[in-house]
Amino acid sequence: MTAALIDGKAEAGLLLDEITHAVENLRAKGQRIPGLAVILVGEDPASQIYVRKKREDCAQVGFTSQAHLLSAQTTQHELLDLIDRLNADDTVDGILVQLPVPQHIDTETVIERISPTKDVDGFHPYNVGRLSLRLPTLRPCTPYGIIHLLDRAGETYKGRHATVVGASNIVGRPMALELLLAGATVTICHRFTRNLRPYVESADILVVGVGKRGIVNSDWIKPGATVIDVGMHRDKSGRVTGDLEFATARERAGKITPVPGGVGPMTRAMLLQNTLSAYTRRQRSPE
Ligand SMILES: NC(=O)C1=CN([C@@H]2O[C@H](COP(=O)(O)OP(=O)(O)OC[C@H]3O[C@@H](n4cnc5c(N)ncnc54)[C@H](OP(=O)(O)O)[C@@H]3O)[C@@H](O)[C@H]2O)C=CC1
Ligand SMILES: Nc1nc(=O)c2c([nH]1)NC[C@@H]1CN(c3ccc(C(=O)N[C@@H](CCC(=O)O)C(=O)O)cc3)C=[N+]21
Ligand SMILES: [Mg+2]
Repeated sequence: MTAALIDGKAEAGLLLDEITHAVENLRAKGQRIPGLAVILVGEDPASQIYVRKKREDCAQVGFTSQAHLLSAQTTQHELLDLIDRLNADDTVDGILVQLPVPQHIDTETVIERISPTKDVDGFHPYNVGRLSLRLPTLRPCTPYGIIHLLDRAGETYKGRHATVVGASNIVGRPMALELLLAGATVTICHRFTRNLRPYVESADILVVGVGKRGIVNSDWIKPGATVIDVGMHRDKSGRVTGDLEFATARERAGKITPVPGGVGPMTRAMLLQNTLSAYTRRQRSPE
C-alpha cells in the first residue's frame, strides 16, 4: 500500500481563505481589523524564519501585525513590560512570544503574563486547564491543527487507539488531550518509555513529535494506520524532514502527513484562527 498524503499546505490555504473572507466582511462593515503581536527575543535563525512567516500569513489574510524583535540581552523585566503594554493595547488581539526564549528568561513567567484572552498559542495555564475540562478556549495550535487535518481526512476516534510519541507542553501532551477529548483511547510515550514498539504497532492513529530522527522505526507502523509526523529537522542545505523515515512510513500507512507541507503550515493557520477567535470574543466582551 502507498498512503494517501494529508496535504497540510492545501488545508491551511483553505482555512486562510475563510479567514480572509471574514476579514473582508469586517472591513465592509467598518469594524476594527484583528491584530497579532509577535515577540522574538534573540537572533536564532530558525525562529527568525518562523516569525517572518507568521507576519506574511497575517498580511495574506488582512490582519494587522506587529513584530517586536528584541536583542538576546533583553531582560525578563523588559519583556514583561512589553507584554503588559500589549495586554493593554486594544488593537492587539493575539500575543505570541516565540519559543525558546534565552536562558536568563523564565518561560513560564512569560507565558503567565500574557492575558489568557490574548494567548493565541494556548499555552497559558488558564487555557490549558480549560482545555482539559473540555471548555471552550484558545487551543495549542499544533495539536489543534492536527485534529483539523484528521477530521478533514475523515478520521474517526471512538474505539480507535491513538499513540502519541513525545509529551512536551506544546506538542505531545496537548495532542494526547485532544485525541482523548475526541474519543480515542490514548497512549502517551516519552523519554522514559522502555519499549516504544508495541505502542506504535497497535496504533490506529500515530502522532510522532520528538525532535529526533530514528526514535520511531517506520517498520513498526500498523498497516493502514494514520500517521502524523510533527518533527522538523533542517539540514545544512536547508532541506526539511520529519522524525520518521518517510518512504518506509508511506509504504505502511493508510494516510500520512509529509514534512514539509504537513503539520507546519496547519499550525500557522491555527494561529490565525485563534487570533480571529480571540478578536471575536474580545469584541463581545472587552476587558
Ligand atoms: N510543525 C510544527 O508546527 C511544529 C513542529 N515542532 C517539531 O516537533 C518536534 C518536537 O518539538 P517539541 O515538542 O517542542 O520538543 P521537546 O524537545 O520539547 O519535546 C520532545 C518530547 O519528546 C520526548 N522524547 C525525547 N526523547 C525521547 C525518546 N527517546 N523516546 C520517546 N520520547 C522521547 C520528550 O520526553 P520527555 O517529556 O520525557 O522529556 C519530550 O516529551 C521538533 O522536531 C520540533 O521542531 C514543534 C512545534 C511545532
Ligand atoms: N510561541 C511559539 N509558538 C509556536 O507555535 C512555536 C514556537 N513558539 N516555537 C517553535 C515552534 C515550531 N513551530 C512551527 C510552526 C510552523 C512551521 C512550518 O510552517 N513549517 C513548514 C515550513 C518548513 C520550512 O521550510 O521551514 C512546513 O513544515 O512545511 C514549523 C514549525 C511553531 N512553534
Ligand atoms: Mg503553536
